[in-house]
Amino acid sequence: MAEKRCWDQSQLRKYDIPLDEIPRLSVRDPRVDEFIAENKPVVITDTKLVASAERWDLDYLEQNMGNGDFSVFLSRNHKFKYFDDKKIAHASGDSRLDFTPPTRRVDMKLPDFTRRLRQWRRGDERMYLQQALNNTVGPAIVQDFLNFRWDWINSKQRTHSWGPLTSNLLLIAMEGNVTPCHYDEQQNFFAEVRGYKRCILFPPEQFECLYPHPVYHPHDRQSQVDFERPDYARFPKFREARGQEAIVGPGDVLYIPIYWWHHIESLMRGGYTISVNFWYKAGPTGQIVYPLKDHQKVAIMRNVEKMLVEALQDPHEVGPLLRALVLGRYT
Ligand SMILES: O=C(O)C(=O)C[C@H](CCCc1ccccc1)C(=O)O
Ligand SMILES: [Zn+2]
Repeated sequence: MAEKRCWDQSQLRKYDIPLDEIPRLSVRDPRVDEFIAENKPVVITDTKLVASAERWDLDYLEQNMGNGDFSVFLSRNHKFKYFDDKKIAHASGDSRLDFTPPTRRVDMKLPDFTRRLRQWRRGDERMYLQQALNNTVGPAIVQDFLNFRWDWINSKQRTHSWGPLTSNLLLIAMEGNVTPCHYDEQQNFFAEVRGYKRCILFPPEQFECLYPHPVYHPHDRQSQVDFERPDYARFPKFREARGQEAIVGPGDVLYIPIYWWHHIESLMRGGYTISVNFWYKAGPTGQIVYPLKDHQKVAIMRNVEKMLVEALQDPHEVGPLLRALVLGRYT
């Protein structure tokens, strides 16, 4: 029986990228553990992982989130490209790399955020609340948090020998907000609480098609390619990128494997969205097995890049040195 879909294609932004579909499996399907074991994305349904948060809407959160400050990012457009502000100093040290932050971060109380959301008019800065859940939240939210299905997710963490849970990011996005393509160095169970998000994922080996910024750059781990206006002259291999897509809704949990690229957008005209992610450190590598996995090669490239920038001091010498090392010798 065809599922009654609560969204349609017109709510998705148009990109010139071939997309396959990420499988949707029930939590009771044994293949779920096979996907996680193989570091392959899968949408897991009926986990009840964040069922206790089903009643979270702006009113409930306003009343129960306590009086703590929340990090809210503001953008003049619909894109919220993450940057590491600790790396701006380094980049500005190299004056030739003038970095202009694409968003700004402000602290807001939750009632302020919900009020500005309700009063929002076209032309105003868009907002994206991104805050790690911590002990400043009110008792009702603590209760909802404690009622997450920790038995299920802890069993996944154990089965797959993941490292410790590092954080749960609470994400409240306006309809149409986009988090551009990037990868994280953590395993991620991405739980959708309210609204619909379109997730486009690419495997780690497509590093060559997605052209991440240099590791010393504030946009480390983020793709340089603007999906809406790809610069094929600078990024020719982007034409070979091939993504995997999932539209996640309330109750869905998307497994985003460590080092996998992901672009995430809240559907246009779909109302605000609420998500909670569960980031885990990678497990111990254990015995190195050859051939190396693609994500291990990305980790090696990151280490080589960091060592070279440190040794050469001038990032502009990295290219010439690597070309001298490789061209005609390792090509
Ligand atoms: O859960 C994930 O990994 C996501 O990318 C979810 C994404 C927002 C993440 C913002 C961010 C990106 C990089 C570093 C720190 C914070 C969304 O849902 O819009
Ligand atoms: Zn991410």
